[in-house]
Amino acid sequence: MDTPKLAQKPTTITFIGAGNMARSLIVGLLQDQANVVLRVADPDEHQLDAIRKHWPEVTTTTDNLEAMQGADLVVLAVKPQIMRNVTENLASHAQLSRPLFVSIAAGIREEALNRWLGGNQAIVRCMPNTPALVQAGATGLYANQHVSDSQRSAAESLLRAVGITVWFDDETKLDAVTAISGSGPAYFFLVMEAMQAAAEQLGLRPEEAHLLIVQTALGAAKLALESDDLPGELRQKVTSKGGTTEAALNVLTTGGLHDLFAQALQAAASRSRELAAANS
Ligand SMILES: NC(=O)C1=CN([C@@H]2O[C@H](COP(=O)(O)OP(=O)(O)OC[C@H]3O[C@@H](n4cnc5c(N)ncnc54)[C@H](O)[C@@H]3O)[C@@H](O)[C@H]2O)C=CC1
Ligand SMILES: O=C(O)[C@@H]1CCC=N1
Repeated sequence: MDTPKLAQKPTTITFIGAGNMARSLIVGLLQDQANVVLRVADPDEHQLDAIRKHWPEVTTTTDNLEAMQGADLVVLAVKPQIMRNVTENLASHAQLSRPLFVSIAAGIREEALNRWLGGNQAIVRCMPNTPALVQAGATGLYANQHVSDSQRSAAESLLRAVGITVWFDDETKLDAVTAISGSGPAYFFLVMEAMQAAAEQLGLRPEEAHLLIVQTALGAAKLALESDDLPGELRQKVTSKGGTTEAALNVLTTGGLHDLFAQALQAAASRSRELAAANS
């Protein structure tokens, strides 16, 4: 006779803040059928109503400390400007219960979070992006020295529920991650907007242009992800000698596209460093 397996204790995850990013993580965890108990705290009842409506199994409260009682993992999902106030109010409880904190806030260093939480806290800092809303996110993560292997796995499972993850040993790399994948969806959306305007000038109806552009972006990303070829090789395969693609690419490269991207990403990374300095 088989010995019955002991059911593993579920991980209790508390979200501080019930906004867009928190909701995308909740969707991912529930779709993954992860062995978790979920709680959410937010002072805004409208935000909590949205959670109650879609996911009645998630416990909701306006009291951050109440939500944190007994939690294994606390996701800090509030805006960076209020993070200090929120974490300082959690500090006395954090010192007793010592959960893993996972911060998704842009531009707030682990050192500042740890100090505001009273010190010696296990903290994973990460930079997700908005495609997490459709479980196609990309997240860079960094763990401080207080994070155990099992806590690292718990943070990994949380973010893997909404996309791919890449760990970094050096926290300063998260400034580059912010510039590339954190802000990155906006660059692709800007290209889509520019293509939309150009397509309409060429005589396509808005809805026709939108469908063709969005599907082309999806197809290009899927091909780049699944093919053994690098993007440069895939580009060459589209580009016939003396053809239409070459005509377009000549305009973009002589217009300085590579240089513009280098400057843009430098500006984003440098802004990320400035925000971290201002929030320390
Ligand atoms: N939007 C983006 O592209 C990305 C955002 N992030 C980070 O994710 C974090 C959350 O962003 P969003 O979800 O977009 O913001 P959001 O504005 O949708 O959600 C923030 C939530 O915090 C709640 N809140 C306010 N005061 C609170 C308090 N004292 N205690 C608990 N909750 C409180 C608000 O009511 C709101 O529901 C930010 O720190 C942001 O930097 C990270 C990567 C990408
Ligand atoms: O624009 C910002 O500052 C945040 C960080 C990455 C995406 N949004």
